[in-house]
Amino acid sequence: MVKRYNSKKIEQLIYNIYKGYGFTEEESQEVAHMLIYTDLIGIESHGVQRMIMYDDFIRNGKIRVHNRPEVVKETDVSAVVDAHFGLGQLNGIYSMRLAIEKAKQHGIGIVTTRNSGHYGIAGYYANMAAEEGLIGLSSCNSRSAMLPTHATKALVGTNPIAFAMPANPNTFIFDAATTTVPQGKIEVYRKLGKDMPALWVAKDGETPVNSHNDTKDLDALRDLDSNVGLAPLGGVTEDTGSHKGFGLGVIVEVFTAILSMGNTSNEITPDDLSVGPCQSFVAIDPSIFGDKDAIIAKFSAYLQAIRDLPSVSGKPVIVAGDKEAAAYQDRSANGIEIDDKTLAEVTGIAKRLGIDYAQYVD
Ligand SMILES: NC(=O)c1ccc[n+]([C@@H]2O[C@H](COP(=O)([O-])OP(=O)(O)OC[C@H]3O[C@@H](n4cnc5c(N)ncnc54)[C@H](O)[C@@H]3O)[C@@H](O)[C@H]2O)c1
Ligand SMILES: O=C(O)C[C@H](O)C(=O)O
Repeated sequence: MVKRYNSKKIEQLIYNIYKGYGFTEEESQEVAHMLIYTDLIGIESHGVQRMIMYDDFIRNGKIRVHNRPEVVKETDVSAVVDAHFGLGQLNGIYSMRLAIEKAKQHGIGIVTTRNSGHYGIAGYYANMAAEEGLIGLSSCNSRSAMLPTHATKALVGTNPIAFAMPANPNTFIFDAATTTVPQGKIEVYRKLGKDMPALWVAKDGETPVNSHNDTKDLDALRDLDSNVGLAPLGGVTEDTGSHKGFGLGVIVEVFTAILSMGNTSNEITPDDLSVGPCQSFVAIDPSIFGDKDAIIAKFSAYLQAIRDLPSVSGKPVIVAGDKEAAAYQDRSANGIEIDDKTLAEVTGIAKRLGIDYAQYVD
């Protein structure tokens, strides 16, 4: 069952939990803001729902509460950051701030970060640049989950690509996994007991796994030696374009793991504490190309022309970022959606940390 909860109260609860782990007040505020923003824009797979995963990582030492990111190589327009297995969200905020600073001074900044932790939604970091009037890009790799075209075993992560650019009335934010869905969405479907569309998960290359009751098959997603994996964007066969999502996923590895000389997706196993995901952060000042306001006005007019297209289904034609802007308005006013299993996980963490959680979830 899914219920709505006051986002401000849940944000306070998250803040208390991260303070309880040992993060500073400022860090706890940043993480709480990042996670609640994810739920406010309607991405239930990667906000509060993921707190149990971070809790496991913090408890088993995969995320190291007291480690901080360090710049290990730098030019005017680029940097390599070693995150030393600190919290992914804090590393992401740090690295994007660095990219933004470089873009403001030199027109462009690109930062690649190794030995990080899972950083949640890529779009949060891309949007940080857009909020400063810049174009932002962010991607990350993750544990292997994607079946390369014709392969029976997964060896590429769900590797999202996020792009944000200021526009009116909404910032254009495209943020998507390079698999048909991310693992987090499957976790949500399993929590809700919902069957999935047939082409999200496959075993032996092409056999669909779509029932939430196929527990063994879905659990095998976490096992690199299994023959179960996620379809790349484009589906599981070359005919439908699987090679395109596969190619995009490998490009993400270049900007994240290869340039930073960190771990590629095939090396990231949840149980190995000495490996971590890699991320990339790009900020570009449109002014290096011309009049920034005119560029944004031209882009906004183009997006509006797309929205104005007639639709066959009766559903409005929208552009990336519109759905999230609408969700933000709705959830800020009416509360974020949390399923009962996730709520139990979060209140369980709070209880263990000695936090009086009842006042936040009434
Ligand atoms: N940290 C990690 O390792 C990791 C890995 C994979 C995914 N993720 C995150 O998971 C989140 C969810 O990913 P997803 O693949 O489920 O994304 P999604 O399918 O929810 O959305 C993808 C994008 O499509 C746009 N969109 C949605 N409907 C549209 C429509 N009708 N017309 C035009 N545009 C539309 C959205 O605005 C969004 O930008 C992302 O934020 C991603 O960064 C994280
Ligand atoms: O779950 C992961 O390891 C990566 C990502 O968050 C996903 O949902 O696919």
